[in-house]
Amino acid sequence: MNQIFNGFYKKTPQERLEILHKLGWSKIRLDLTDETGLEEVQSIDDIQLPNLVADQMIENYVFNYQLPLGVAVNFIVNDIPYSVPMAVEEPSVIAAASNGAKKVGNIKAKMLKRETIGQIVLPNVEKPMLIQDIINSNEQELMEIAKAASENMVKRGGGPRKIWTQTFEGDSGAFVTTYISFDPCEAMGANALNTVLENVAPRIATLTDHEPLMSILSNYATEAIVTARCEIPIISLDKDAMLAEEIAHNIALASEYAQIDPYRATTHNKGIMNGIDAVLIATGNDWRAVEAGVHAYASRSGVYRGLSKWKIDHSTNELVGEIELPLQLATVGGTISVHPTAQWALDLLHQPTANELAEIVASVGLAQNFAAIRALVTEGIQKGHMALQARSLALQVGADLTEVDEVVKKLRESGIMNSTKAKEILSLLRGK
Ligand SMILES: CC(C)(COP(=O)([O-])OP(=O)([O-])OC[C@H]1O[C@@H](n2cnc3c(N)ncnc32)[C@H](O)[C@@H]1OP(=O)([O-])[O-])[C@@H](O)C(=O)NCCC(=O)NCCSC(=O)C[C@@](C)(O)CC(=O)[O-]
Ligand SMILES: NC(=O)C1=CN([C@@H]2O[C@H](COP(=O)(O)OP(=O)(O)OC[C@H]3O[C@@H](n4cnc5c(N)ncnc54)[C@H](OP(=O)(O)O)[C@@H]3O)[C@@H](O)[C@H]2O)C=CC1
Repeated sequence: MNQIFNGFYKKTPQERLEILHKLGWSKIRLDLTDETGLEEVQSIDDIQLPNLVADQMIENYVFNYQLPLGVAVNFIVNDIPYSVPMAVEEPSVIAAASNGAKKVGNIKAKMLKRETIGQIVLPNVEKPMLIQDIINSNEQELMEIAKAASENMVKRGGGPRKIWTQTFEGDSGAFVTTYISFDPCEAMGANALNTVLENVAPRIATLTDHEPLMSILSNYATEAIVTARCEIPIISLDKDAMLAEEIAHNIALASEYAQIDPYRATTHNKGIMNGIDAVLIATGNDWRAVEAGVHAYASRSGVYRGLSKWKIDHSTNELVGEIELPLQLATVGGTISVHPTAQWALDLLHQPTANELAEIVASVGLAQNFAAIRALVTEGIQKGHMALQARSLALQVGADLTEVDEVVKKLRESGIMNSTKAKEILSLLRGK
C-alpha cells in the first residue's frame, strides 16, 4: 500500500492534486509555471464540461448541474494500485471506500466475458414452435445481416456472436423473441446493438410473416459478469484478536442475512452501489443501465439477494469477500469521449480497457460493502457517517464557510446530529 496516501483526506484539494500529479496519475498540475511536470498538463478549467459541448449532449440544455468529484485511495486491484475517481453527493462514501480498500488489500477481479444482449420481440404468435424453427434455421443469414450492420465492430474483432430464440406465454398469447449477443469491444454497445437489431428485424418479419413489436438491447447483462474477491487476515481486523474474530464472525452473519431478507439485501446492495454509481458517473458511464441490470441480477434466483458474500475460511484464518454482478461498461462511445472530466477520470485509472474498468468498479463495490458492514456490526453506521454528515448539516442550516468548522465541532461534541441542534449551535455562535 502506498504510504503517500496515509492521511490523504487531511490535505487540501490542491495538495491532493499535487500528489496525484507527482505519481503521474493525473494530468492536472495546479502550478502551471512549474516546468518539471508531465508533457500534457491541464488546469482544472480544462476538465470542466464546456456549455457548448453540454448543449450538444442533451436536449433543452440550460446549464450544468455540478457534483463534487473526489478520489478514493488505497485501492489495489489485480496487483495494480489505483486512485479511484468518484462523483457523489453523499458524505462518507469516499471515506468508506478508501477505508474499505485499505483494509481489504489486494482485490482479485475478473471479467468473465463481455457481450451485450439484444431482443427482437414478435407478439401474438399462434404457432411459436414453428416460428422459432423458421428463425433458427435462418440463423446464418440473420448473422450475416447483423455483421453487415456492425461492420466497424466486426473489423475491431467484435460484433454479433450468437443468435437464439425463446417463447414466452403472455395473457394476449405467445411472444417469440430472437436474442442476439454482441461484443461491443470498448463501447457499452447500446446504440451499436440497437442498430443491428433494427437491421435484422425486417428480415425476421419477412421470414415469419409477423411484425416485430420492438427491437432493443437488454440491460440484464448476464453475459457481462464480473467477479471480485478479497482475502483479509482476520487478525488484521482489530488489535484485539478476540474482537477481530468477533468482527469477522459478525460480518459473515450480516452477509448471510443479506441472502435471506430482501429488506436487508436492498440496503446491502445500496451500500455497494454507493461506490459503483460514483465511479460510473465520474467515468461517464450509463449508471441507469447498470443499476437496472444489477438489481435484476440480484433477483435471479426469484428472491432479491445481496450481491456480495463474506465467509470465514478457517483453514487460512481469513475473511473472504466475493462479489458477482453484471457490469456492461465502456471506455469509448456515448458521451465518454466528449466529456473532459470523464476523460480525466479514465486517465487517473491509467486508461483502462472496458474489462479492466469493470474489474476496478466491482472491486470498489466490494470494498465499499466491507466498510459499510464492518461499521454496521461494530460501532454502528451513525458514528462515522454522521460525523461526516455534520458538514452538510451545518451548510444546510445556513452556516457560512467561516462558521462550518465550529458548527461541526460543536455538533460532534453534542452527539446530536439534527437540524434543530445545528440551528441552535449556529445561533449561539452568532451571539443570537
Ligand atoms: C467513516 C469511516 C471511514 C471512518 O472510519 P475510521 O475507522 O474512523 O477510519 P480510520 O481513522 O481508521 O481511517 C482508515 C482510512 O479510512 C479513510 N478515512 C477515514 N476518515 C476519512 C475521512 N474523513 N475522509 C476520507 N477518508 C477517510 C482513510 O483512507 C483512512 O486511512 P489513513 O488516511 O488514515 O491512512 C468508517 O466509519 C466507515 O467506513 N463507515 C462506513 C460509512 C459508509 O458506508 N457510508 C456510506 C453511507 S451509509 C449508506 O448509504 C449505506 C449503508 C451503510 O446503509 C449500507 C449497508 O447498510 O450495508
Ligand atoms: N437501454 C439502454 O441502456 C440504452 C442506452 N443508450 C445509450 O447508448 C450509449 C452507448 O451506446 P454505444 O453503442 O456504446 O455508444 P456509441 O453509439 O457512441 O457507439 C460507440 C462509438 O465508439 C466508437 N469506437 C471507437 N473505438 C471503439 C472501440 N475500440 N470499441 C468500440 N467502439 C469504438 C464507435 O465507432 P464505429 O461507429 O466506427 O463503430 C462508435 O462510434 C450510451 O449513451 C447509453 O446511455 C441508448 C439506448 C438504450
